[in-house]
Amino acid sequence: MSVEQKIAADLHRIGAVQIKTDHSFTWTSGIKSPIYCDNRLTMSYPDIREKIADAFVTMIKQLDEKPDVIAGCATAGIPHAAWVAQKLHLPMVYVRSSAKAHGKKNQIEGAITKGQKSIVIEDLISTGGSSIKVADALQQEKAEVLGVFAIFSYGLPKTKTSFNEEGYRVQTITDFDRLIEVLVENQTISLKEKNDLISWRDQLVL
Ligand SMILES: O=P(O)(O)OC[C@H]1O[C@H](OP(=O)(O)OP(=O)(O)O)[C@H](O)[C@@H]1O
Ligand SMILES: O=C(O)c1cc(=O)[nH]c(=O)[nH]1
Repeated sequence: MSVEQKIAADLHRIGAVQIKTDHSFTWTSGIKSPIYCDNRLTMSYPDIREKIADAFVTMIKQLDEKPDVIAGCATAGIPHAAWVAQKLHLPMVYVRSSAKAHGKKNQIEGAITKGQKSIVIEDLISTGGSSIKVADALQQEKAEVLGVFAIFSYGLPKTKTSFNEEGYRVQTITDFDRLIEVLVENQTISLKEKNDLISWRDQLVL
């Protein structure tokens, strides 16, 4: 089994994936969805979070350039960024979706300096809006973004284009298509439900 299949199977095994045929999940983007994948649950499973951190480290080591800092997307990307930063013995920051209205009014927490090369770590990409915002915030501080790495992506038609348009490399450990295969193999969904879910994903207009 490949890492992408293993992590998709792990997500299913720990009950991170829920399906509601009435499309009653609301995503952060406002999209009404028949599926929700709660990757936050992975932090409660040391073996799985370690596998995820190792997969991120492998992806980072395959880059031509080495990062100076690991940046977690608040909130669900933060613990994974911390484990990756620890494995690589690198500094870490985390980036809020917007600046705080009180205190130091920071959007980026931790130390980041001009010219540092960063990797953005996110738990999940739907539209990509949240992680692109984080990458933009880092660039505003004149930090370079080497890549946006996430555990999972839905592979929505427009998402890849959004990252390309912004000039951000994006890569995930696993994705919706792998997960759907796992759900069929485990007889959680039928072939018809698989086809319905894929058609739903493919026709989503952002
Ligand atoms: O690609 P997008 O369309 O932006 O959606 C993905 C984002 O949505 C979820 O976060 P949520 O807003 O639920 O907040 P949380 O991380 O604080 O739980 C998830 O953790 C991603 O950050
Ligand atoms: O788009 C989202 O908000 C979203 C989708 C999903 O499956 N899981 C999640 O945590 N957020």
